[in-house]
Amino acid sequence: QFHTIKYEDLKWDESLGQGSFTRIYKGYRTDIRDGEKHCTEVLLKELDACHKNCWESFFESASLMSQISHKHLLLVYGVSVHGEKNIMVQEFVKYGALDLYLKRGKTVSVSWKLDVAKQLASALNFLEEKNIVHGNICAKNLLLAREGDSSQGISPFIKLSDPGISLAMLGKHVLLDRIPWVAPEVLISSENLTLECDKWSFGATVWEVFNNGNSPLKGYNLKEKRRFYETFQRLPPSQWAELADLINHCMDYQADFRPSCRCIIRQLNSLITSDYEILHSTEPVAQ
Ligand SMILES: Nc1cnc(-c2cc(N)nc3[nH]ccc23)cn1
Repeated sequence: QFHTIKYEDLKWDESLGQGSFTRIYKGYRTDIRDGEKHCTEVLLKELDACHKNCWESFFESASLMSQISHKHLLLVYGVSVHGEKNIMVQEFVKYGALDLYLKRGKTVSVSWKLDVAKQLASALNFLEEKNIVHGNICAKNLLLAREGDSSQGISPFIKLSDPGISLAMLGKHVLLDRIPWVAPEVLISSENLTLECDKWSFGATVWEVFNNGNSPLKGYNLKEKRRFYETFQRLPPSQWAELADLINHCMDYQADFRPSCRCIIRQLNSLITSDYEILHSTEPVAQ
C-alpha cells in the first residue's frame, strides 16, 4: 500500500521539532531513477519507539496520504523501518508550518489569508469526495510551500500534512488539548469521527489564519477547555461579520448543520469580493 524506503538511502540533517509521539528532522533521500542518482530534500518523521503500538496508525496515516494525490496534499514518499525506528519520509515543504510562519510576525494581506483558506477548502473538498476523514486539520498541519507576494499578485501555496496518529489512538488528555480544533462529538466517542468533524476543524483553522497564528483558547487548561464545549461557547468573533458567520457555521455544535465543502468554497468566494477587502486593505484605496 505504500513504498518502503531503504534506511541506507536516508541521511539525517537538523532536527526540526516534534509532534504527538513523533520527532521531525530535515533529511535527504538518495535514489536511482532512470539510471541517474538523485538526492532529494525530505522531511523525516520518526515515531517514538516507546509508542510501538501506534505504529500501524502512524503508517495508516502515511498510506492514506500516499494513496491519493492532490496539489494541496502533502506528498508522502514512503516509510522506512530500521530496528526500533519507524520513519515516515515526506516531501520537504520549504517554509514549514503555517502557525509558526504567522507567529513569526509576517504581515500578510486579507487576500493572502483568503487564498490559504480557499486552498484548504479545496483539499477538504477533495477528501470529502473520496469520503476520507483527515481528523487533524489545524494551522500546524498546514505547510507553506510558497510565501506568495501580494505586491506582485503571487498567491501563497499550502499543503495539508498527514493527520499523524489517529484520534482513536490518542489518550483523553491529548484529545482535550486539541480543543477547539477537535469537534465536540469526537470527545464523546471517536466513533463520531466523520467528514463533518473536518468542517469544525476547518473553522478553527480559518480562525487561526485570521488571528496571525495565535492559538485559540491559548492558556486554557484542560478543565477550562472542556467547559468551553460543555457550555457551547464560541471563539471570539472576527470584526468581519461574514467571516465570523462562516467560522461559526463550520463550528456548529450540530454536526449535520455544518456546511458542505462546496458551500464553504462558495462563501469564501463571496468573501473575496466583499467590501472588507476594500475597507481593510493595506494599500491606500483611490478616493
Ligand atoms: N513536510 C514538512 C514539514 N515541515 C517542514 C519544515 C520546514 C521548515 N522550513 N521548517 C520547519 N520546522 C519544523 C518543520 C519544518 C517541511 N516539510
